[in-house]
Amino acid sequence: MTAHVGVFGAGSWGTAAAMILADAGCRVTLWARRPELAEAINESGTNPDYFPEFALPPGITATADPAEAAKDAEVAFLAVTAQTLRANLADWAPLLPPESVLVSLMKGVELGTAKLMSEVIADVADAGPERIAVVSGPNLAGEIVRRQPAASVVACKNLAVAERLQAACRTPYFRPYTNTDVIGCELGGAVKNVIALAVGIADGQKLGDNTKAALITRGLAETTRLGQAMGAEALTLAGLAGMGDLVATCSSPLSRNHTFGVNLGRGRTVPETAAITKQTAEGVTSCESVLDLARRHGVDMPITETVVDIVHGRKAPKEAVKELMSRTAKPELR
Ligand SMILES: NC(=O)C1=CN([C@@H]2O[C@H](COP(=O)(O)OP(=O)(O)OC[C@H]3O[C@@H](n4cnc5c(N)ncnc54)[C@H](O)[C@@H]3O)[C@@H](O)[C@H]2O)C=CC1
Ligand SMILES: O=C(CO)COP(=O)(O)O
Repeated sequence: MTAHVGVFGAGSWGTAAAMILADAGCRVTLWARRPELAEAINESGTNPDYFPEFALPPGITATADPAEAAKDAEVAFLAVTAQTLRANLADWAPLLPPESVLVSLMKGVELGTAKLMSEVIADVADAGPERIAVVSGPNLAGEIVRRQPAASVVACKNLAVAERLQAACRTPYFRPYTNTDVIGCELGGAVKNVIALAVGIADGQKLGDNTKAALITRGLAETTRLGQAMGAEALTLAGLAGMGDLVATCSSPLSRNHTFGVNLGRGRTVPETAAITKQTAEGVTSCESVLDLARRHGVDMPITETVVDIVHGRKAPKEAVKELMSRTAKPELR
């Protein structure tokens, strides 16, 4: 496939995704918000702000002009931060060809509306489900740019479109599977960031691997409850976009959500941690919208609720652990 693909967002994941797509044979135009970054990418053949030590493959051209990235793009990969998608896409959508497919790489839920990124895309770009897709899975950008083997999920309600995208981003080190369960894939990606914060908070208190395993497993249980209430398949959440991403994010020192949580667990506040880490940790913002979503669907998500309370300074990490442990006894499966 030698499609023209526009990648919108030249941060960590946008850059790594551009690399995958170019390695898979696509012609890629990478949109960067700052003209000086687009220029530096074109001049140096690297992304000096995010991955200065990795040469980008030929086939990637950077631009700060969204019209250039959108021109004749069969596919647009969207890789900005979740809360900025709506405003950005309102500018980009009119520039894209009417038949182009819009792919979300983001793992967040919109504040206020509690909408998933695919729903924001549907709202703003007025696109039908056959034009909206999601790529989600255990894909830490820092490993992808090293071309370390990874698997992922390409989800679209239209299987033929998912298969076309699968072919567009398949490389010897990146193995995408198809799925038609868009909601399940997106939810897996968004909620695992919240659970990774919880695991980080526990790790910051040196609570041990039993605690970590409990949080990951019960985190998956609450993600699955919400997913099923929203019409997702439980098996999607047991797959790469659910369990797979949870394992990677909750155990990797490369995870920004996990690292953010470690800092909170050590007693730092959110502003203190944000000042140190200076990186996007989607779970910090999206935990509140995930909880909002859970309440709208009448689903109990105790770990998410606890993370929201800690992030908003309403609960200290130590007290939160005690509270989680003293919840009423329950059957494991329900
Ligand atoms: N980094 C990773 O390993 C992965 C990240 N993701 C998801 O990808 C999304 C993007 O994250 P990263 O690239 O990692 O973050 P990043 O912090 O590395 O980059 C964020 C990008 O968004 C842009 N941006 C921020 N605010 C903006 C605004 N108001 N208007 C336009 N552009 C804006 C930045 O300029 C930058 O290009 C997140 O939802 C994240 O959860 C998903 C899989 C892997
Ligand atoms: O989504 C990711 C890996 O799949 C990246 O996780 P962080 O945003 O926590 O770094």
